[in-house]
Amino acid sequence: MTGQLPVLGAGGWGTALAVAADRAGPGVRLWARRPDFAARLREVRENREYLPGVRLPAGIEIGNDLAGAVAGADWALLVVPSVGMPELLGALPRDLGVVLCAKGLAPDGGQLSEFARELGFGRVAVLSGPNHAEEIGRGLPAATVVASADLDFAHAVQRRLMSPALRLYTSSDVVGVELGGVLKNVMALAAGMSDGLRLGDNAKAGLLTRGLREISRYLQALGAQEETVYGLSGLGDLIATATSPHSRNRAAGEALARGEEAQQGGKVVEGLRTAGLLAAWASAHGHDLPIVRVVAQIAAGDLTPAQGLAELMGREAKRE
Ligand SMILES: NC(=O)c1ccc[n+]([C@@H]2O[C@H](COP(=O)([O-])OP(=O)(O)OC[C@H]3O[C@@H](n4cnc5c(N)ncnc54)[C@H](O)[C@@H]3O)[C@@H](O)[C@H]2O)c1
Ligand SMILES: O=P(O)(O)OC[C@H](O)CO
Repeated sequence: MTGQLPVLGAGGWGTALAVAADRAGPGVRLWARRPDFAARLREVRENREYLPGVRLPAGIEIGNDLAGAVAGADWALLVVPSVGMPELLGALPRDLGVVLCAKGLAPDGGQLSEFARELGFGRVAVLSGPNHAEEIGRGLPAATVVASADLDFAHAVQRRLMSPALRLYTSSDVVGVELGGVLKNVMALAAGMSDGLRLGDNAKAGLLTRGLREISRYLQALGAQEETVYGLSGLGDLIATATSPHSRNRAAGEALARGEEAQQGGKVVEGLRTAGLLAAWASAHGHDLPIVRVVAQIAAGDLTPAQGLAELMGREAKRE
């Protein structure tokens, strides 16, 4: 890639990816939606709201002019929450390669990568894996996957972002990589609820194992490969998010179980939005996702976590 790499979105993940990209090579532009926020980032060289404690190296250009951020670039990392993705995509030139880094869904419950294609983007990739911004920002070692139907594009992303601290794998399984990250957020909410209800280690292990089976069945029904389900963006991310103190989704589930607000300050908790969209989309397309359905009902306030547990435990007897 010649020229600068635009990183569009300056939340925790966008900031961490900008720092990781700068570690891999010079030439990063970080775009923040709000002008005052961009100005503050430029001034203090730290994202105190979303990624405190990580210094933004002087080489990273920071601004809030979107057209300027992508001018001359071949492709960009899009790192706003899924709810902001349609607006951001709509404002970008269609010949720009887009790497979607959100773990969420389009407004209709479908894949964001499909949404981007329908808007006319020709080069679309997704990036997903067990990647907490707090650790990647600090340069702790991590691995992730970039998937695209256009493998040349995936390889270009891999080459640009690989560093001694971040290992990228490529894949052509966009469905598997994209939706693995989406579903794990819902499972992380469920795991957090299990923690919040103090159900113990057996319950959480059982929940995550059945959750992985639910992810596997659904993804493979949509055409994903089994190896992707058990790869970094599937099982890998499920492990990271369901056990980590950094996970917002897990923490939100725990808060819900304690009868507290699920939302963690101003930070996005994708699973809360995803659960309802996914449950509706899956059932409209004839798929039964029991854990997702129950989490969606809890997130909507239609069930308490204890009622959700009773519903899952009371399902009909079956073989594993
Ligand atoms: N935080 C992580 O460790 C991590 C890791 C991998 C993937 N992700 C995914 O990355 C995406 C972004 O998460 P994050 O952690 O950076 O979120 P965040 O809560 O840290 O920050 C969200 C950022 O998006 C901005 N924003 C909010 N609504 C917007 C909109 N409508 N349009 C444009 N910008 C908007 C906010 O101002 C803020 O800068 C999510 O889909 C998340 O699942 C996060
Ligand atoms: O903090 P979470 O739960 O939103 O998860 C962040 C990343 O997706 C982990 O890979």
